[in-house]
Amino acid sequence: MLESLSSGLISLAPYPSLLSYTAVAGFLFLTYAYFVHPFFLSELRAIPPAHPFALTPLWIIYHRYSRLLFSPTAISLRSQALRPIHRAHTKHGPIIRLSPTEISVAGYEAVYRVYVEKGGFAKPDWWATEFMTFGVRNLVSFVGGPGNREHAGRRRDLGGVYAKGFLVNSGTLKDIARVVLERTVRVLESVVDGGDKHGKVEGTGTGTGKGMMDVYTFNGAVNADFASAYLFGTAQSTDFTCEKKARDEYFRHHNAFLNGDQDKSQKWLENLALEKCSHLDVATGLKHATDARVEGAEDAVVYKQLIQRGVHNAHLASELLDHLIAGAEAPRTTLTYLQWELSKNPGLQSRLRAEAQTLIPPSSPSLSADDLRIPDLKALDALPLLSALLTETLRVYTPTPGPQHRVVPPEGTALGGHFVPGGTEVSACFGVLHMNPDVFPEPEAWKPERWLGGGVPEGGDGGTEGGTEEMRRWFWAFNKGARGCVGKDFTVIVMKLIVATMYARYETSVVEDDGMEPSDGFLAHPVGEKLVLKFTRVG
Ligand code: HEM
Repeated sequence: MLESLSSGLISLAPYPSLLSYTAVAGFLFLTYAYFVHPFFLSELRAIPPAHPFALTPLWIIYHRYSRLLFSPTAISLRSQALRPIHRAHTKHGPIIRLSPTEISVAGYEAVYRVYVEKGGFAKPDWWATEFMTFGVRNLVSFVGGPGNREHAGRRRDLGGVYAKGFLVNSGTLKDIARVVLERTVRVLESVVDGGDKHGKVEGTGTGTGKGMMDVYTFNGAVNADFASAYLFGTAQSTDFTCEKKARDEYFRHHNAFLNGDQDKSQKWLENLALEKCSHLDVATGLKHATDARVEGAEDAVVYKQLIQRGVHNAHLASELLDHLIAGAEAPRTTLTYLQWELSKNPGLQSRLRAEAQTLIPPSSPSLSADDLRIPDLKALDALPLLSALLTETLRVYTPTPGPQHRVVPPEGTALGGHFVPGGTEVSACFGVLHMNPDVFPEPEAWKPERWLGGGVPEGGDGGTEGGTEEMRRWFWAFNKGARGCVGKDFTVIVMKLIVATMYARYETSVVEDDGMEPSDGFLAHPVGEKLVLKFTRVG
């Protein structure tokens, strides 16, 4: 017995020393990785960490992914950690370390260098992972920086179709507005009357009661109709404003795709884009018609432009699909917050109504949706209060408020007074820039009047008009430079058309606004995904 015990101890003897070697090696590694390197050797060592744990990858991983622990299937587009990053900038200044290999900047010169100067820094692969469709890259998911010829080429391929001058002068957008706003007013009239007196309207979304409607859903529908008409032409456009079943199906897949469903919902959306392109290929004679009912492609502005430039098949469908999704998503959020603020502020609503009615006649029993007048787009775009309302909403409720990821070029760069080595991940949070109290006093307050007065710059800056030059420099809702939003002028005019038409004819008040706090997603939206307003006709 004793013999066997002693032989057992002898056979265990090497393990304690192996374990202690491993423990010592682990301790030394951790000391080096998380103490010696970040404090004494890292080229980023002079940049304050957002938190002591930001000297390790743990802090940012925790903030980005802890939500997944509680709802693993709900989201793959990670959390943005906007609030912790904002708090860290407030405490530690305009440049902070988020992890040993990632920094965040919030000073104007650094942000300008990252996104604008010499075409801005390259995008990391994250963009391709999240936004590629059909297995090919589109404008938003081309990674690479100023040297990325594919990206520059695609921007050139789009020609001037999204330029403000073309949008306000060509007449196509105005024709599309006639179709989409006629439907919009038809639905609103039926909501106000408490029933569908126009026959064709399938439903308005919530069915909560006379005059009541969920505007979050409705805004998505109207904006998708505008975008799809401009991309694919009115014959191939969606009619989500009126067709509730089709709208619900589309947005089920749209929302799932943006939550990271790159399987079933992505396929569904890809099929939708392919089907529309196929119809247009037949209509334009690129393919032989098998369906005698195929209609023309005269007003398919973006499709035709890209085809003329030799963008075909998956590349074409991927680009158009991305614009459709973008055209529905961010404006649905922006308009919902704008309508929410207006609904809580009847005085401001009256001032907007007076301004909008200089271009759009009010509603009256004798004035139906058929008598709709589409305002001159240049005059609409110049309405000062409307511009201020929209800009302030985009500032406070920035639809893409979190980190916009980039990579420092191989030679490294100077940011915020520090040398930052090549390969470091760098980002700014536009939602943090918009909360700078030196530029926007009481930054969290929604105060559209801050944009009234001041010069109106030629062509605007980043979609902004009014305000001081400093305010316009700090307005980043659409990003700026080579990777700035290509649909900026389109979406601003469309949103102005919708708001002016709505408030020239109706008054709104809040019925149900639970869950209006913005989500912490790449595309932030009200967490409740719903806002019920009551619409009343004005004389
Ligand atoms: C309220 C509405 C919108 C907001 C706030 C918005 C915001 C943005 C932002 C911040 C970016 C830059 C992302 C980055 O840093 O790379 C961007 C890029 C882009 N946006 Fe928008 N967007 C809006 C509407 C639209 C619409 C209607 C379209 C449809 C054409 C669109 C198409 C794009 C595209 C294609 C890009 C990529 C541009 C490039 O990398 O060259 N966006 N948008």
